[in-house]
Amino acid sequence: MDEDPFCEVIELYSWMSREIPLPSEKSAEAARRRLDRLTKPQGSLGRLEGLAVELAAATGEERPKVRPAGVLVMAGDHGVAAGGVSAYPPEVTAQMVLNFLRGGAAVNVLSRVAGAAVWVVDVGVGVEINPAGVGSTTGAAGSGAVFRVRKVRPGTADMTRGPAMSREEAERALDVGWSVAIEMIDSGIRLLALGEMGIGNTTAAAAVAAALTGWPEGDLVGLGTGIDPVRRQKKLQAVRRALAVNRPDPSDAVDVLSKVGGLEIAGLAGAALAGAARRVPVLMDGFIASAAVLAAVHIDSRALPYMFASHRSVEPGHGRILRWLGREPLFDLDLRLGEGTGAVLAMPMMEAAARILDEMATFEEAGVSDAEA
Ligand SMILES: O=C(O)c1ccc[n+]([C@@H]2O[C@H](COP(=O)([O-])O)[C@@H](O)[C@H]2O)c1
Ligand SMILES: Cc1cc2nc[nH]c2cc1C
Repeated sequence: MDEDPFCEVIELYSWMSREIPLPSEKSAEAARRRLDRLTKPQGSLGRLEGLAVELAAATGEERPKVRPAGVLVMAGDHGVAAGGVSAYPPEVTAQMVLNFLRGGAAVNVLSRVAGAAVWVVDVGVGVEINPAGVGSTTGAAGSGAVFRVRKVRPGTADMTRGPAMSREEAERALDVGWSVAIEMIDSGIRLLALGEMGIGNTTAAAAVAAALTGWPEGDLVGLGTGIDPVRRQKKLQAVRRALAVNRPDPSDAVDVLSKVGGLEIAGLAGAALAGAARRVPVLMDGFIASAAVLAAVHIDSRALPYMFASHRSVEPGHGRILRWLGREPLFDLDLRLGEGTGAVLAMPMMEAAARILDEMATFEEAGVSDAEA
């Protein structure tokens, strides 16, 4: 039978038909009331108390649980990297993925410290990755990582000459992030950290943030992996050219991601939406992961209350994005690594906020005298 030429099959991905609930004001209020009955002067745990209330609102639980925790590291390559915008060559992306699988990268070490599982996804690395010979990849603390190959395409095209990818490819990358995040959550993960690996991706993240917000490119282009001022000028020109050539539509975040984004950036946007849809708190890492969250909340602003900032990276655009999101970072350690390292470092603080609500005694229980009226 001939195919009907007028019957186009349009694939609908789960992230497109997502439902994101409102945060629970009831749980937030119950958490506030409980915090005020715990054995400490009112408000004395400072921002940890606000964090505990936000976790209660996000999870819908008066005593939220944020364990087990996992970090999702999405990896992809960038056509623009051929233009000399990074301090390192593009092959480092694939080499670092193998390092993640062997358990030798910073994110592996910090995840062992935090007791978090590492999940690595090849959503767009330029070459095929052969994990044979890297040993155990189970993801449990102490070993390497869980690995998923969900390559949408082997790296983006050079965005200074045309779109980084097609709209359909961006949608598929969003789907990869969404579905792996759902797999993590179905396996029990209750705190989802977002990390990435992709030589050239600070150029793409700067272009995405500039396109969505209209902020001057010069405020968003930093030194990435450690470029000199001459290379930074080249990088700035690359961002400006990419925006001029592609004219991404600021009211359409998928258009922005496809034209000047990256496969791992789109993937992380999908993962952020999945966390929100499942009421699992999402921990942002540095500049790139936060640019992905910026895109996610442009796709669906209901996701915002589920997004948590870990640290403020050295990249100048990061603080701007966090301010736009209304998210105060928990710390600033001058990190500029990515991989999810800052987000993983913040996990014990998230757990501390949650466990204060769960484990501290009340004045009544401990027989401690409360403040005088
Ligand atoms: O997270 C950050 O803020 C951050 C800042 C600078 C660099 N990075 C990492 O470095 C890579 C991108 O840097 P570049 O110079 O190649 O664009 C990529 O793999 C990121 O994970 C990450
Ligand atoms: C070695 C190296 C490790 C990284 N991890 C995240 N981005 C990175 C960039 C480089 C160059």
